[in-house]
Order: sequence, then C-alpha cells, then structure tokens
Amino acid sequence: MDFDYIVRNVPGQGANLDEFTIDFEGCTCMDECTFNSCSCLRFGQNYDDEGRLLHAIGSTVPLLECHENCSCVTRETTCGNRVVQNGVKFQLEPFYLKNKGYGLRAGEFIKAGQFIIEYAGEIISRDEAIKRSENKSPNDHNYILTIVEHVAGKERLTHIDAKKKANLARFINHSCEPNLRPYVVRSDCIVPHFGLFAMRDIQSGEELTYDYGELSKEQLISQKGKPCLCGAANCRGILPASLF
Ligand SMILES: C[S@@+](CC[C@H](N)C(=O)[O-])C[C@H]1O[C@@H](n2cnc3c(N)ncnc32)[C@H](O)[C@@H]1O
Repeated sequence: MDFDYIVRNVPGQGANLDEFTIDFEGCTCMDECTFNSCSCLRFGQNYDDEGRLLHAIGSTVPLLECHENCSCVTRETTCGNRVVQNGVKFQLEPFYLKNKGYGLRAGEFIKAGQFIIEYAGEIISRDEAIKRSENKSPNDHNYILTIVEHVAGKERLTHIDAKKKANLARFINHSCEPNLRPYVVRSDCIVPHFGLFAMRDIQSGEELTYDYGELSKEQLISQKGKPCLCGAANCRGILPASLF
C-alpha cells in the first residue's frame, strides 16, 4: 500500500517528454460544445448532460475531450466535453480480499455510463517496462498496464506503471465478467488516458472490476499464468498477463 498519490499520469523513466506538451489545436466554440459545432467532437458526442458516456460499448472511436487550447476554457466548469480530466466524482473504497489482495469498491450507487476513475501512474518506455517486469517475482501483483492502439497502420504502445505513483485505480482487480469498461481518452496531449466507465448500474459496496484484456497466444496454448479468482461463471481461468 506504499505509493505516492497522483491524480494523473506523470512522466517516468524513458518517457518522451514532448508527448506531454499541450499540442492539439482547440475548438473555437462560442457557445456549448456539441457534435454539430465542436471540432473536438468530430467523432461524435461523448457524454450526455449527466456526464455519462454515450459511445456504444465496444466502440473503438477515440474519445477526445476539450482542453487548454479550446475557447471553452473560459467555461471549463460547465463544458460538457470535460469529464475524465475533472477526475473522480464518486466515493471509492479500497478493501482487502483474502485471495486477491486489495480491491476497490463503490461507496455509493453509480449509474451506467458514469466515469469512475482513470488508471494513473508513471508513463515509462517499453525497455523500462520489460526491465521492471523482469525484476518482479511471479507472485507479485502486476501494476504495469499497456494501452495498445492502432494508428495509421502502426501499433502504438503506452506503458503505465502504478506501482510507486498511482491513484486508487491501482487497486482494481480483473474480472471475466466486469462492471467497468476501459476507454482510451485524450485531451491535451498525445499521451492517452485509460478511463474506466461503469458498464451497468453499480450498487454501493460492489467490487469494481474490469477485464484486463485478451489472453495472449502463448497463454492460450500453454494455459499457464496466474489463476484468475474472479469467480465468474464464464471465467477464463487465468489472468491476462501479456505486457505487449
Ligand atoms: C493492478 S493490481 C490489482 C490490485 C491488487 N489486488 C492489490 O492488492 O494491490 C493487479 C494484481 O492483482 C491481482 N489480481 C487482480 N485480479 C485478479 C483476479 N481476478 N484473480 C487473481 N488475482 C487477481 C494479481 O496479482 C494482479 O497482478
């Protein structure tokens, strides 16, 4: 439980600092930012009036929020296209589970589509991610999350290590039948945010979980890996563990 609390990603070993600079052109909306007028919403409206995600579950369209360079910066508390950047709005509670270590649960009722938290940590290079995972014993918890994106025919990997610098998202366990869905979100710079949204209504006290991803080819063949203890009827049996 020993880590420095941060609210958003910070550059770590090997990170490209240029990717953290505020770079995107902003929208020029004089009024409300909507699908018809706002250049940040060219892929579609992101949120409803209550800040709930509108994209269909399973959509791969990138989610772009308004930012520092947008004219709505003067209305940033009311602009409806700023949700992930405004941070956690619900009571979230770390708690101890015998078999999985710590987990995170909802401290209040949360409606489907609401933003819960982003997985924040140190952004590190691929080499550093390999080095850190090699230095870990197989039974240690893994806190390195890799975002895989396909941009213009190329694979783009972002490694987020929440071991030493993190927010409460580091406590969220995997489930093969999760109640949260991750979404890649960008606002001001190239470095993506890993936003977690409620897939359905969540009751106070329910453990929050998301699916850590597909099993790698090697895992599918060998069926080796950490046993998954999510308890879901459709449990795949092992924890998705591939870094890349
Ligand atoms: C990001 S951490 C989650 C928080 C962690 N349980 C803790 O105590 O800090 C990921 C690690 O939690 C454990 N874990 C998460 N989901 C699990 C599951 N469904 N079954 C077994 N272990 C799980 C694994 O050790 C995994 O590497």
